[in-house]
Amino acid sequence: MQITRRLEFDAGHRIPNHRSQCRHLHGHRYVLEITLTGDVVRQDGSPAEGMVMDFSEVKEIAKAHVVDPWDHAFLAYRGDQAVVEFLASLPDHKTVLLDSIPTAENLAREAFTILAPLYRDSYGNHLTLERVRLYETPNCWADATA
Ligand SMILES: Nc1nc2c(c(=O)[nH]1)N=C([C@H](O)[C@H](O)COP(=O)(O)OP(=O)(O)OP(=O)(O)O)CN2
Ligand SMILES: [Zn+2]
Repeated sequence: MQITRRLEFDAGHRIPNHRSQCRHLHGHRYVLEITLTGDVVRQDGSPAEGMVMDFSEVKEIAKAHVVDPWDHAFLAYRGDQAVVEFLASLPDHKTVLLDSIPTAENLAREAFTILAPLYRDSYGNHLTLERVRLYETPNCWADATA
């Protein structure tokens, strides 16, 4: 069985080598979709009976480890020297430094890497993170899978 939980956050980024407007500092209302597969819990009286995983727990994990750290942050490529130096000059600025350029593809992969071990088998029901889909805009998204 497969389930999906959607969460949203706001963040800034830029794609330093982009040939058009995405090299400018700008932001998005990102949408993160977490898709899990697993067996439906059949244990009588369990709070998760009939579920792959309680949607609120799916949210709790993604919120704690991706959404809260990235929300209202500027997601910057560690190698984007000008921006990294500028952000460092702002007192207490919320900056997340990444090892890759913050494209939708790389952010989806980063979220998948963070989240996969946190969901794995957490209900003892073969729970697996199947896919992280990250929408950068309503029309553009990337899917990270195992
Ligand atoms: N493969 C990718 N291409 C682009 C990415 C990306 O992450 N992966 N990112 C961008 C820009 O950051 C930008 O967010 C996308 O802008 P745009 O193409 O303008 O998307 P819109 O949905 O706003 O486009 P509309 O034409 O207004 O629908 C660029 N490319
Ligand atoms: Zn963008």
